[in-house]
Amino acid sequence: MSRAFLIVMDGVGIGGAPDAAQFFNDRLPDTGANTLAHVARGRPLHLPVLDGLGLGAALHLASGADAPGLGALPQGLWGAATEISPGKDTPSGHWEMAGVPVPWDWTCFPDTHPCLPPAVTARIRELAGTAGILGDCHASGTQIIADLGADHLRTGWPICYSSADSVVQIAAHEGAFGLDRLIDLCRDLAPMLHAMRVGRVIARPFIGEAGGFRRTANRRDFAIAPPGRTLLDIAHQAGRVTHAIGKIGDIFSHRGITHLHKGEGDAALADHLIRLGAQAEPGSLTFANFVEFDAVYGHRRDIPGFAAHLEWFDAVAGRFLATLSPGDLAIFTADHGNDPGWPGTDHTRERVPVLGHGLGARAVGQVGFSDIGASILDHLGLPAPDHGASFL
Ligand SMILES: O=P(O)(O)O[C@H]1O[C@H](CO)[C@@H](O)[C@H]1O
Ligand SMILES: [Mn+2]
Ligand SMILES: [Mn+2]
Repeated sequence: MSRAFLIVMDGVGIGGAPDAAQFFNDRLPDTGANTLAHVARGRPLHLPVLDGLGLGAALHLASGADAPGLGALPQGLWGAATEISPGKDTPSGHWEMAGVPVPWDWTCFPDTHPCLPPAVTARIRELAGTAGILGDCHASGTQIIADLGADHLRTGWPICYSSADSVVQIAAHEGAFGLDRLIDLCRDLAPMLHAMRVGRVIARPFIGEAGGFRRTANRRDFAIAPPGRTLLDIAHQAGRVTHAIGKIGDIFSHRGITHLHKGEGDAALADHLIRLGAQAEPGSLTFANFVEFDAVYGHRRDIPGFAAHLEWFDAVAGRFLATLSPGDLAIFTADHGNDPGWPGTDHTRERVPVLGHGLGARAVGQVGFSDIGASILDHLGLPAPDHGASFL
């Protein structure tokens, strides 16, 4: 029985979103944002596996852009996907590709100081047992711990911040504040925020001392549950084994997942993917998220780092594809853009690549995010989702 692998390169957009003008970074519209094209502007990219499937062709299709080093004749299934959900964040992108476009407008917080409603700050103070909170603004997570980490150690107050996404993030020192206490705080705060249609409460633990604070891998996301049947739900309910690699579990509120495979960083996740390429059960679905493009390079606006990570991932993709059997389908895609050449530190509204291995050379053109999940289910011989149409 054939297997399917859906692999998300988090934040690897290819420009061209028709509604980019409605999304913002530093109050500037995302019109013209193009993660892949702007990463390639730094230096030519060497991505023989992904470009061999059709990455350069997908970039051109999505946005009309060409990138130095890319543009081989596609040997795989290739196209570009456009999102309709009214959010450029991780849950919106993943849910929609899994067959559940977001049916509501997310609640986001204004880029003001304070940015959180008084009822939310009161609840955080109550749960944390502190007289106040720090931050209460939009921020980059690494910058705000550098700015407020020493105040946090002095006062014991949690550092609370948001972004252009529908998130409340709470940073606290693992030792001084306590990791379990931070995670309990975020878990207990989440129901109030979910009721307000805020997508996630994220615990952002850090360690170290003033001048050298560092975030750890103990981040935890408490996300609102997807409002419909996802690809994972459908496969799981049909009795198929589903493997979730990386933060897929958190993104889908741990629904429809047989086995969760986590690790510290993309290298550990790559080991899981390559092992599952060889070992995943007949008829199974493996859904993976590689977060470092986004968290380590995109949000930090690190173009050389992003380029190097793409090249590292391309080699991983080659090793992974070599483990697959005839009849397997692997699709590489992304959930949104995160253009490191763009102002601000937030995600960018972009189209994403759709690159498939296992069905030969095939142009699928412009598709919707939901068509990705519909195609995976079609390949697995499972019922169609409520949204999307198979492009197979
Ligand atoms: O700057 P850091 O803390 O990495 O936060 C980023 O990560 C959040 C969740 O992916 C985004 O909303 C953005 O704010
Ligand atoms: Mn993401
Ligand atoms: Mn992100």
